[in-house]
Amino acid sequence: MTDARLAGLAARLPNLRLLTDPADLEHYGRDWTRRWTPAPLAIALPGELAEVQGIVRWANEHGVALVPSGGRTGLSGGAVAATGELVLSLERMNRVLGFDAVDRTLTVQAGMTLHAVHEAAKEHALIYPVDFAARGSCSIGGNIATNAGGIRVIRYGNTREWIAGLTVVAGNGELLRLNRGLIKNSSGYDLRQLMIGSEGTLGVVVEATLRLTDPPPPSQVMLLALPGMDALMEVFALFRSRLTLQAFEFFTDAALRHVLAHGAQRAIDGEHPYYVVTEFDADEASQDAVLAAFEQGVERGWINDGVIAQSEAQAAALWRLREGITESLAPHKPYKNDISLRISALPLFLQEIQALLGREYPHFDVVWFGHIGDGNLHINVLRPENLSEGDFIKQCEQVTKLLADTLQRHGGSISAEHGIGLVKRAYLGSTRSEAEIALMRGVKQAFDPKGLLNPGKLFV
Ligand SMILES: O=C(O)CC[C@@H](O)C(=O)O
Ligand SMILES: [Zn+2]
Repeated sequence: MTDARLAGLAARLPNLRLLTDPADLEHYGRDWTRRWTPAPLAIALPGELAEVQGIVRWANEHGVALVPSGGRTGLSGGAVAATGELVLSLERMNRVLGFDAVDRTLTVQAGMTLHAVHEAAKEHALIYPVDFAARGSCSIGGNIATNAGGIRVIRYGNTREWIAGLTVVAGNGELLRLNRGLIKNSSGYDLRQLMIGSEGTLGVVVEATLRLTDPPPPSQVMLLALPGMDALMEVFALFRSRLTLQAFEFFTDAALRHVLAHGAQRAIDGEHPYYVVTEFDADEASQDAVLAAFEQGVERGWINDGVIAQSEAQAAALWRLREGITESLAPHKPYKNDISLRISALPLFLQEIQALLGREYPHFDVVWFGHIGDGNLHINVLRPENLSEGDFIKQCEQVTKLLADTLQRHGGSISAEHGIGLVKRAYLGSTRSEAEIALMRGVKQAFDPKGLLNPGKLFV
């Protein structure tokens, strides 16, 4: 260890695991964007809260920037360390700290994977309902840092709804225990909620108290094939009015092509422009309701075809068609958009945006999918092989400016659930006013006076 500052840190925290091997710097310095070349100073893997505090205090003394790090499955560069930062990985802090049957809360360390949280809740016959495809690798701390959404938001809301308390080390090394599991707490600013979605720029989340709930009733999973985008909104309204939806997700035939090429099985014959995977509460009434909704959709020309899963394995196969998309696109290093609109604003917005993207990306493979029931679209643009990565990103950024303007006119957001990070910081002003951004900077200054926590993320 040649860096004197690091030697000082190691001497101060003798049990702290510190990594400086090039392979480790590479591994911990990047997230799923893979756009930036990792170049962290070192990786710190604390095993306990006191070590996290010690690291943050040391960083303040030496002016070292820190990148709080979870599973690094983020898609906005929020956990990238490319300019000599110390990566503060919560990976080793991955234990359950307690379960309270009366409060129905689970207290965990931030490094637990979402999957491990699900399993821990299951042991008490309860669920932690936030869920998405990266569950096996993403950490609960990262979910909190981005206010992660996913495939059940339509039923359960975002991560924000499920956090009863947070233990955080602020940028100045201060330990904050926020909200302490209370349901009601009308005692001033809710700093817990401020921390959720702050992308590691205000504090390092070390522990979280999660609300749990009863498992949903048995459900059914259905795949629908649709003739077009207009039909998508109609079918959503139709199904929502007849069934209790747990999920309503869409993807295009382009997405299906990639996911099939990646090993998934086709479930509906023929080619159709759009598909929906929906999951809904299943009881006797829902059997009739779903058939009636389906028939009405077919009669009106909104639905081409459909299939209902008859077993858990079939349900999983249908979900794979939707959940496998990101992985199937990854080899193309797509340029990702994660946009949000009020559902009522979607039909007009979609018309405009389809025309815009058709005009601006005439030769690119553009893959649409996402959480249409939440007004959240993921538009992935794939890089043509003959275009360099730099030129490709430059072209996409030009289009993103136009997309951001359109979003602004329709009152939408440039990031629905992935966060701003490095990727979208140039467009923050299309979603947040100057006054809001000035206040956000003031908040950052209050929590992290020296600007050491995830500098360069969120703000330009
Ligand atoms: O890859 C993407 O653009 C979206 C990833 C994730 O948010 C999803 O909904 O599958
Ligand atoms: Zn998503």
